[in-house]
Order: sequence, then structure tokens, then C-alpha cells
Amino acid sequence: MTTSEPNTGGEGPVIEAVGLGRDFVLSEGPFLRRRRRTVSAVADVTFTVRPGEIVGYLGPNGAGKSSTMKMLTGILTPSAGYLRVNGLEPSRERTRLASRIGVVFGQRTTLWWDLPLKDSLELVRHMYRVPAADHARRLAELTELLELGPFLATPVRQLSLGQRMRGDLTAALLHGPGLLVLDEPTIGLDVVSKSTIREFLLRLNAEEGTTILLTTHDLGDVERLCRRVVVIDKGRLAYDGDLEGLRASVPTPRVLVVDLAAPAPPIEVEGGSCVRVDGPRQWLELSGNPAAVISRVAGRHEVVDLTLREPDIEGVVSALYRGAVAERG
Ligand SMILES: Nc1ncnc2c1ncn2[C@@H]1O[C@H](COP(=O)(O)OP(=O)(O)OP(=O)(O)O)[C@@H](O)[C@H]1O
Repeated sequence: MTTSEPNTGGEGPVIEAVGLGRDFVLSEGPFLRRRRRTVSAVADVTFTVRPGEIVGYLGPNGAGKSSTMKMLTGILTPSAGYLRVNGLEPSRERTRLASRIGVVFGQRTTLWWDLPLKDSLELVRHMYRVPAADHARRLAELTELLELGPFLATPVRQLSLGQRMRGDLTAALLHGPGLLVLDEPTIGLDVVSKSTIREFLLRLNAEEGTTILLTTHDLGDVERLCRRVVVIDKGRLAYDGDLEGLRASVPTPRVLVVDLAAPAPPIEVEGGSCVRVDGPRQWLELSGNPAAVISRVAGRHEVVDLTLREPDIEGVVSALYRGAVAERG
């Protein structure tokens, strides 16, 4: 793939947020007795994204992810803190910033509902003032990579969700931005469409060095795409680091699944605690060395099969959301 412009605003951070905050003032209660209450959607969030990173911005519902995305793209003005995206202050320099970033909100489309996809993309070209030759080349590349060919002439309203998402990604990338901000890019998509989008994003990142920040509730997205995750909870930063570190930071035990020759009472063994029994199959949460527990179990029971399950990212993130992670500074 080729781009018409340099990808980033230099070697400095693509995103720099320091003590970022956003409050909303709500008016509650019956007429004449209304009270004002301040909600901190984002509070004192500090993180940096460097050129070429793919960062997952995760958190439970209402954590403050969308509010952060809106501040990054200049739609919302921060109430507190310092924020630069490609060296620009998003809420004050929104138009300049728009030429350097691509944004896709999975639940909305930027395309024109009644126009064929190709015409919608042509309008996007005019909005971003992309020269016709650059547009043609870029559209040809994206058409091939995202397999848009069969439905370029279809009105957007007739596209499937997966096709529309590929169209939206194309619209966001036609001007060759160095930063792509995605809010739930695979929401509602089937397995094949999710995979197409993930592989495309990986390729975009590898070949063009495009920096990607995405929110997602889909742990498949996280595992496939994100070498680093930033987790926020109740507006505050809960974790910033790699997936391995996230796994290690949450006490999610490994589980030994034991298939016995016949149903039996819950196994009692040092270093393992039986958490589930289903016929001859039992699940032991491990607190001790797996090899030692396995040898103890095998020494005392007639075992047909054993499987050691590592905690998956789903378990880790839900444990993190439940507040199992130690408070960090
Ligand atoms: N315009 C607004 N007015 C008042 N409160 C708001 C507004 N936008 C967001 N909030 C509140 O700020 C908090 C964070 O919301 P936000 O949409 O950023 O969370 P989120 O992490 O994106 O959630 P979800 O995963 O459900 O989309 C919530 O308590 C929400 O109710």
C-alpha cells in the first residue's frame, strides 16, 4: 500500500494525554427542584501512544471509552488535562487534525445512505481534497485489500453490516492518515467479517506503519490485534501495558480439567481446589505447581485424560473489571 502523505507528525508521540478529564453536569430531579450533579466520565487519565503502535482502549460499559475517543477526535472538549494528537490540540484544531486521522465509529456510518458506495467515497475525496489520481490509486488498493469490488455500485443502505464496515474503513483511510481511531470496529459482525477486518488492520499497521487505537468489547480483537492495552474503569486508568502483564496482574488461576474413569466425589488435593463436577469430569483451580498437582491426582485416581487451561484474556479482563486487580499508582 502507498500513501499520499507522511504518516505521522514526526517521531514524537502520536497521542499524548496527561491528566485528561471530562465532566458532564447533569440536571436531575423534578421541575423547580432540579439539582445539578457532576459526572466524571474521564478522570486524570494519562497515556501516550507512539507511532506504529496498535493499542486497545478497554473498559466495561460506561467506563469512559467513547468520551475519550470523542476528545481525541476533537468532538468533545476536555474539562481538564493536556491532550495532543499528532501535535495538535484536537478540540481547537479539529479541521487540521481531520486531515491526519481516520475515524470509524462502528455503530454509525459516515457514508451517504442513498448513494452507491463508490459515489459516497467520491464525496469523501472532495471533503478531504484528495487529488483525483491519488484517490484512484488509493481506492484501487483498498478495493483489492477489503474486497469491495462486488458492491462498489451498491447503495450503502443495501450493504450488509460487514460490507458497510469495510466501506467505512475505506472512507476513513482514503486520505492516508497516520492514525486510525476505531470505536468498536467489529461490533455485530460475523466471524468471517471480523477476521477480514482484523487481518486488514494488521496489514495496514505492518505495511504503512499506521498507528491504531481501538475500543472493543470483543476479546478476539484484543488478542489478535493489540500488543498493548490501556484499561479504564469508572473514568480512571486501571492498567497500561502488554497482554501478558495484564494476565499476570489479575489473579485468574489456571484450571486443571480431569476426566476420571467414573464419576466420583470432588477431588481433594493439595494445590488444587475442585470448583466444578460434571459426571466423570472435574475442574480444579490450581494454586500450586501444576506438575505436582497432576502427579498427586494421577497417583490417587483413575485418570483418563487431563487438560491444563491457561486463563484466557476474557477471564482476565472480566476479573479486572470486577476489581480483582490490585490498585496501581
Ligand atoms: N453527553 C453526556 N452527558 C452526560 N453524561 C454522559 C454523556 N456522555 C457520557 N456520559 C456519561 O459518562 C460516562 C462514560 O460514558 P462513555 O460513553 O464514555 O463510556 P463507554 O466506556 O464508551 O461505555 P460503552 O462501552 O457503554 O459505550 C457514563 O457514565 C455516561 O453516562
